[in-house]
Amino acid sequence: MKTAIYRLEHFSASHRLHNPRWDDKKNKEVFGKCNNPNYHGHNYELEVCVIGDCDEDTGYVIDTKILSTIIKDEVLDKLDHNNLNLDVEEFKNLNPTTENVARVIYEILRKKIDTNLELKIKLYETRKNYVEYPIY
Ligand SMILES: Nc1nc2c(c(=O)[nH]1)N=C([C@H](O)[C@H](O)COP(=O)(O)OP(=O)(O)OP(=O)(O)O)CN2
Ligand SMILES: [Zn+2]
Repeated sequence: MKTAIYRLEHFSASHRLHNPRWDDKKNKEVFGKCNNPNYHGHNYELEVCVIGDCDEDTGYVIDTKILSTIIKDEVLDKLDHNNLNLDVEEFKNLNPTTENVARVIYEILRKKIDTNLELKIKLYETRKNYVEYPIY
């Protein structure tokens, strides 16, 4: 039987939703206040789920100390207290929607976590809006 272990983390970041292929009017129509040229911020809640077999010797799917270090070094140090559009390479040409931020986080972590382990991300942009990735 597989077991899921979860790590909750938090980061704050600013962003602006904008499509450079559209004019200002269309951007404003589609993204509304989220298109504010002066940006706005969110307190993101990140849930990282790792699924796998428990190791017979440790009883761990993954050591949460190791998992938390990976998340800090690879994700939080990159995103926390930054402007996603301006400061984060991955969003130079990618709209920083919750969907896209969740996918970027997944791709970063996927490279760092044993391929025998399944990885899932849940990202809350607000208390009311969140994304799960991937969904099979
Ligand atoms: N599918 C998506 N829709 C929206 C996203 C997104 O990432 N994916 N993002 C936004 C904006 O970032 C916006 O800032 C969301 O904030 P807000 O409207 O304040 O959030 P709430 O829904 O929690 O607040 P309400 O007061 O209930 O509107 C918009 N859409
Ligand atoms: Zn926003």
